[in-house]
Amino acid sequence: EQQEKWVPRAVNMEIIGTYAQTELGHGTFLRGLETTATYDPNTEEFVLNSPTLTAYKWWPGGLAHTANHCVVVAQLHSKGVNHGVHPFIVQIRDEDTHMPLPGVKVGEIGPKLSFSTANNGFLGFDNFRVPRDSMLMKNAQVLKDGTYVKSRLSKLTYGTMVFIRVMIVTDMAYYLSVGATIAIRYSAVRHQSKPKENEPEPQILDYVTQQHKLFIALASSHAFRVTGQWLWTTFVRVNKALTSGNADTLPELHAVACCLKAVTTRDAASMVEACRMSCGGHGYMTSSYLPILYGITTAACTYEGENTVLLLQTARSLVKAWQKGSKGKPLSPTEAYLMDKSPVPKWENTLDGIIAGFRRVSAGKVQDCVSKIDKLVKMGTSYEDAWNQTSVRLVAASEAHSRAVILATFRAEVSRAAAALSPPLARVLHQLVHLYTVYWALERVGDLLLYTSIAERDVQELQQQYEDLLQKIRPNTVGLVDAFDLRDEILNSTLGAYDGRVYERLMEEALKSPLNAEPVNQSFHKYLKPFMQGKL
Ligand SMILES: CCCCCCCC/C=C\CCCCCC(=O)SCCNC(=O)CCNC(=O)[C@H](O)C(C)(C)COP(=O)(O)OP(=O)(O)OC[C@H]1O[C@@H](n2cnc3c(N)ncnc32)[C@H](O)[C@@H]1OP(=O)(O)O
Ligand SMILES: Cc1cc2nc3c(=O)[nH]c(=O)nc-3n(C[C@H](O)[C@H](O)[C@H](O)COP(=O)(O)OP(=O)(O)OC[C@H]3O[C@@H](n4cnc5c(N)ncnc54)[C@H](O)[C@@H]3O)c2cc1C
Repeated sequence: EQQEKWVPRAVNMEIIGTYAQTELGHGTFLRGLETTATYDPNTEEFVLNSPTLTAYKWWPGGLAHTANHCVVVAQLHSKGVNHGVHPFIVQIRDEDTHMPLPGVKVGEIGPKLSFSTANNGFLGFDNFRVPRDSMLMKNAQVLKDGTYVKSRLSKLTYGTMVFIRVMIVTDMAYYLSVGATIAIRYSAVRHQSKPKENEPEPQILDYVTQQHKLFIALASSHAFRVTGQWLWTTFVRVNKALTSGNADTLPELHAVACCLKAVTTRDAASMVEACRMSCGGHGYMTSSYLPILYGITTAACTYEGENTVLLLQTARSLVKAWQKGSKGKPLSPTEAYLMDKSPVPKWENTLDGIIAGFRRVSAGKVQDCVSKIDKLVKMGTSYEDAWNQTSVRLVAASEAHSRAVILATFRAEVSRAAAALSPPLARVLHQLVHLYTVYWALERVGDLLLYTSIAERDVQELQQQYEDLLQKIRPNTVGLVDAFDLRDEILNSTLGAYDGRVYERLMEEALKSPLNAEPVNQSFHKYLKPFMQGKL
């Protein structure tokens, strides 16, 4: 019924909405949100209030001057009892005049690192009344007399966030394809230095260090696209089960969505930054689009769940799985490897060997965390303090778990798809899987030395494998980014345009600057000249 009322109007854009959950005082700790929705059975309305400055909603995208409705997450009070945070759909502006409604204080939060078009806003309520059916009642309900009907699973309220986290993984694949396209195309056009006096300046793409900076971004885009597809399929399956009342698989989805969102956003932000830096000064130009792209990707490390907080959510699941598995109980498919108690096998420098190695690292780290927590608790430390003192290791265990999931998924999905591909295309995709896997083995070699039987000669061989792969991938690099098929209008980059006219585009963009409208800018007459004449 509520969906019939709101969804059609939202689809045809009569309703422009946003998700107003975060407040000035709380973004992570949702149970600490201060906005209140108090039920008045006499009028069958909720009264929304922002009791403090820190209760003001702060950050919601589009809230400042665009949205006329929003989903407000507030502490629901009825019959004198606080039932915790619940979502409400609330009109905040007049649909004709767009004026804020009486009792609503709304505005712009000010300049940010990037996302300048996101119109993030603040929102406060002063005894603002909304009808009872404003409470989104799919999970919990408040009856006309104020009786609260509990949801069968309180965490279903948090479902929106799981959905967005799942989507963000695929988003990161896209952003990395943009960064890789810009930086690799530029690296094919840019010539610099003279390593060989009797030869012309080479393309910077031929420097192996440049390949090391860029090819991982290209490979990660494919790894995250494939993992994002797997995660979406998992989300659809879990959501279908939830619809029929079965929430058994939700905890696993929450845990894997948290760590994949955290790891893919962190990797995307750092690899886009590497793309920017690999383009030298021109990568620092706004017209290259790389600084804007960095601003967009680094924001994702914060929004939809701050990365550390999410990695700790996954760690919470891994520790619980370890404790469950140690009692012989079955574990979820993504966490089942934690109970592999077989002896550490002889190391193999193969994809399967490396994937197995990362699973050993993750299981080893989780076991170390459980042991440390148990030891601290036995010494009289509270569980919460023991958790906090172990949290650096818990985050590392989560990251290792996430990497094992990505490596295994990337390899399995490309192997599955390869059968339907032409041999040359299959070969190139396998090279990207190989590069991605060996790159991370070398990045985390310390962990592999701690938890597997990898030896020095294996590491040397992996380094050589990696350098050989850079050489093999080089001839196909421009073709691989062209295959992302990103139009110039989408790339929006002087460095990444398909025609490679970098220098002409840089100059064309520069000449558009208002500061170039006249040869002597007014600042000379207002400031420089008086200063030079000692008059300032
Ligand atoms: C349509 C395409 C979209 C694509 C997106 C592209 C992006 C476009 C550009 C910009 C958009 C920007 C959007 C950004 C919007 C936002 O940022 S909205 C606000 C996001 N905010 C958060 O994510 C808040 C993060 N905090 C939390 O989730 C929770 O506070 C917490 C989980 C960290 C802690 O909550 P608490 O109640 O204290 O839980 P715990 O005690 O830790 O755990 C309790 C149990 O509940 C389970 N659980 C927690 N969360 C969930 C969940 N989401 N789903 C399922 N289960 C959950 C948790 O595992 C615990 O279970 P156990 O007790 O069994 O261990
Ligand atoms: C670009 C952008 C768009 C956004 N859009 C929206 C939106 O549309 N709607 C919306 O509701 N919100 C939105 N947000 C807000 C966003 O969801 C929050 O900023 C995010 O959830 C983090 O919360 P916080 O800012 O309170 O950070 P905090 O939680 O205060 O984090 C600060 C530090 O504290 C640490 N920390 C916090 N809790 C713990 C813990 N339990 N254990 C260990 N460390 C901890 C964090 O790791 C972090 O290092 C947006 C934010 C950004 C940047």
